[in-house]
Amino acid sequence: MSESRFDTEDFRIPVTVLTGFLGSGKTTLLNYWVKQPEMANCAVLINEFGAVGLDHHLVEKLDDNVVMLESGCVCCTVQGDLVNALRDLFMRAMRREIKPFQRVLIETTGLADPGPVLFTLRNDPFFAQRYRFDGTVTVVDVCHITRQLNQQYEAVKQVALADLLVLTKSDIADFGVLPEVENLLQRINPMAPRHIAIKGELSPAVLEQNGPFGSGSQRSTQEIRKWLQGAIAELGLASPMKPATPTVSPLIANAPVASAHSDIDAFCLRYTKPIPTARFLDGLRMVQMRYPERLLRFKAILWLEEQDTPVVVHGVHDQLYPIMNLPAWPNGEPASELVFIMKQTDRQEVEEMLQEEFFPKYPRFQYE
Ligand SMILES: Nc1nc2c(ncn2[C@@H]2O[C@H](COP(=O)(O)OP(=O)(O)OP(=O)(O)O)[C@@H](O)[C@H]2O)c(=O)[nH]1
Repeated sequence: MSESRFDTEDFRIPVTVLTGFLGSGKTTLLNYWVKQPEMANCAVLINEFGAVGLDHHLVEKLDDNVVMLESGCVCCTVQGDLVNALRDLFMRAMRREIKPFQRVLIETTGLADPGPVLFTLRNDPFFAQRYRFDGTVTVVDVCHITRQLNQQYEAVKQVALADLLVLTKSDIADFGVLPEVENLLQRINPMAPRHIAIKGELSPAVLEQNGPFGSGSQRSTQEIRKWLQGAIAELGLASPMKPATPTVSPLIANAPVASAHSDIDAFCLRYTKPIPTARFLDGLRMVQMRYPERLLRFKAILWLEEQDTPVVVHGVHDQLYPIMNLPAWPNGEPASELVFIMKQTDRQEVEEMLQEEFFPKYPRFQYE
């Protein structure tokens, strides 16, 4: 009896993990991808670090098929949520509550160690029957990756476990930086193909070349650890932080510790009256200047005095990106929400500094 197509083809839904350090350009790439015709039948799961998420307001087009995994990082606290969300999506599509989807993209937090996420995706029985892991895409910010690889172990892991590397922001990088970064990436992960995306523009066709079961996913845990240890020693990259309590390496752990990013804090400041633009810019510049290393990421939806529509602002370390306007308030009511992701920082200090700058109690001294 001849083998039928159904015996050989894998009809499970491919799941791609989109990772990359804070502010590297994951949402920008996702936004570009979901607008492409070949991605019309795609569901998206977004996980953000900390209790406050803004990204789901910034991903356009897909509505019902965008799921937000809140309160925590998918590699630490919300793995159960990830599987539940995938199960829920599947059941909702079966019940025709949402349109059927043929691919899933999971955008992890910028601090996620993809190791435990991949573990969950491969080992959950429900997942394994309906979905197949289709590789990890790691977004790399050319301007900041060298510093991130030196300081943050999460960044090293994200690059090392990638099946595909997408290099962003080469349009604003200094001359000579791109080849240096390419060289570094080649040494950490020589197997992953590299693609350049400017402001997210990269054909989603690269995903077809990525999966199924990309290069990284076929490597054994031991192989990856050995290779990573070699790269860390040779290139002087950031090594794992010493956890407060002894734990298994997240690469092989079934249930990784919730405190993996314990020196990093995400907090949101909310203002319900409009901020004068110049005051906002001064205040933010002050925070950026005071904490150039500790401020890992800043993003905000702003109610600015001079603007009729909400404004979106992004920052990575001391770099600030051009503002964008949103057509309407995501929650219906005008308010500013500023999200800071910082390392070893007193959030009250930042809050007081900004309060004083945005809404000073006393008018400033004016020179004649
Ligand atoms: N000039 C330039 N800016 C870019 C590029 N890619 C992304 N950006 C900008 O970088 C900023 C951060 O991009 P996001 O897509 O929000 O980054 P992210 O990785 O989703 O951030 P987190 O979710 O906080 O980790 C935004 O202002 C983007 O417009 C690029 O290739 N060139």
